[in-house]
Amino acid sequence: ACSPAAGTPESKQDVAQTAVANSAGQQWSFEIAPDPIGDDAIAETVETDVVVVGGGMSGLVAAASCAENGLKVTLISASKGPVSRGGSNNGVYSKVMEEMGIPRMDPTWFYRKEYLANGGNFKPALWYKFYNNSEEAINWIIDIAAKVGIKTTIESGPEYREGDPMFTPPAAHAFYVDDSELKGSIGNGEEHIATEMGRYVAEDLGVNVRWNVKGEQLVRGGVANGTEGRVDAVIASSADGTYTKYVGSKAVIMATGDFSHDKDMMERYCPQAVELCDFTTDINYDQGIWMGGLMPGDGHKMELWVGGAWQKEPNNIMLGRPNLPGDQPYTSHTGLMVDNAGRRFMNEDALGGLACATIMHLPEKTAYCIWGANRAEAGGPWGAINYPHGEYFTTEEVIERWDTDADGFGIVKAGTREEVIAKLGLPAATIETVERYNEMCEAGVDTDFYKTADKLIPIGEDDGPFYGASFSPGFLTSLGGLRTDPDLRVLDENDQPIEGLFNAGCMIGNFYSGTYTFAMEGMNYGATCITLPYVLGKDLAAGKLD
Ligand SMILES: Cc1cc2nc3c(=O)[nH]c(=O)nc-3n(C[C@H](O)[C@H](O)[C@H](O)COP(=O)(O)OP(=O)(O)OC[C@H]3O[C@@H](n4cnc5c(N)ncnc54)[C@H](O)[C@@H]3O)c2cc1C
Repeated sequence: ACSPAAGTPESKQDVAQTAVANSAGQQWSFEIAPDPIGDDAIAETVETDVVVVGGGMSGLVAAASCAENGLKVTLISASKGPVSRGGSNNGVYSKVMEEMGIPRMDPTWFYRKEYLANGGNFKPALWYKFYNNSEEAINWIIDIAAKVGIKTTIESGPEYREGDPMFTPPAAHAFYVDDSELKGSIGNGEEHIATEMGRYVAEDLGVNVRWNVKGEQLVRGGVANGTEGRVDAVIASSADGTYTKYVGSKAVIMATGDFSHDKDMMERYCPQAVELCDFTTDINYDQGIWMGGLMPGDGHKMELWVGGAWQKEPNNIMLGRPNLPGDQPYTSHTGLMVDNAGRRFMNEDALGGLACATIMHLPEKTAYCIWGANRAEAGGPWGAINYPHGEYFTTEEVIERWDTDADGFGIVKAGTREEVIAKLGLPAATIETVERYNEMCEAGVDTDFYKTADKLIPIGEDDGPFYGASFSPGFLTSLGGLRTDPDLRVLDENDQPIEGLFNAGCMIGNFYSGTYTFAMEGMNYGATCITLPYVLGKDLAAGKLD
């Protein structure tokens, strides 16, 4: 690996500019194409209409949609089997939402608000393609699941009121098998559907699925790492070291996940999150639920080597943290938070991903939360993380969970506020911040950060017992990559499509920028992994993209 390579004046200049093309000016090691794998090294050639590279949800959906619509498909993946994480899949409307009486997501107000959140740095046509096809796509996968007994529900949301800029419409579809999963773990059920999709494509649809096969180089214009003409194959290595050329005469669909396990790529495109990732561990192509870096960006690199251009806008990062028991799903801790000097630093009433981004600016990237038992009663209703929509914790359950976690699971508990402050390792003067906060709660106006009035719950000396916890952001994934048009074609530096080459999943470029807001829970799985590859398969089969 390298940092910005040789450090020549030329390289500095290039690095300072936005990612320019794959040209002689490349300065990062990941931009430099390796020696092409020659035809003499190829042991086998497999011919199909479509080759899908990557066996996460986006690759599986792309393969299924192409095959259902009559195309001959091969799927190769470096993983040993289907890969999945989390479990929230956004669908703007579905048969499950209808059954649960949940309204269709409003595309006008809501999407305009999200447009503002992205600062306009994305391609709205990708979003509206998602909106307009989401219901069909999510119903399609709900039916695939239902045939083998996998059930679908809608997750609980953060309960912001409609009209609040943080409002999150309930639309995160969660798959589960056993009803016992409904209390506390439905949001982690992606494995159910990923495993079934792996079985479905191979057994029911006859997709040629090859696990433990790693894509190495794309073939463009008949040559590995060529930079002219059509992409029609990928050369991949097997565990025994042999190379196979997988020809996709209609399309090569790249679905290799993110690039957060490549330090150079993170420094180049997500510098704000580098310190949250661990680059010392080996690359794990089977990585499941884990915070700290996932895939090494193989697909992005292969696309750069054949002349693809990186998106112009900053890459989006998905940040999160384990919710404190009883706090709203996907939100920050909405009570009092202070920095390591005991100072308040933000309006705590924010979506979790956004609060994490703010906390990244603190000296230790850690916030400290302080609250009293009175918050259980005054702070509700408590939408429950990983519970179905409409289910709430009772006041007693909230306190029970705080107490359980105070028993060695990260929460501290004490009879006085001063003891909690000491247990959190904060300066004793933090009590002054607590008192000032109480005064503003009393007045009903937060004149420091203007937090929503109903979140101003005092921490008076009689409001105990008292609790405290630290809150540090965790890194989930990088999003985006090579420029991508609304038909998922990868673009070159002149914004022209590279014929035959498509993106799926979190490597789709131009879909987001900045920080993942979580205002559309499960947006990535719902949009880039399910809806858009589902449409791509149909469009390829219909000949719309020839
Ligand atoms: C803890 C956690 C929870 C999350 N929860 C959610 C959630 O609830 N909802 C949501 O929308 N998102 C969630 N995410 C983000 C989630 O990881 C992505 O949305 C999702 O994984 C993207 O799917 P994908 O198919 O694009 O990539 P991946 O799931 O990463 O799949 C990539 C596939 O490509 C394979 N591959 C990689 N390189 C090669 C190569 N060279 N050749 C062949 N195959 C290769 C990999 O082995 C893997 O099979 C979560 C992330 C984390 C870390």
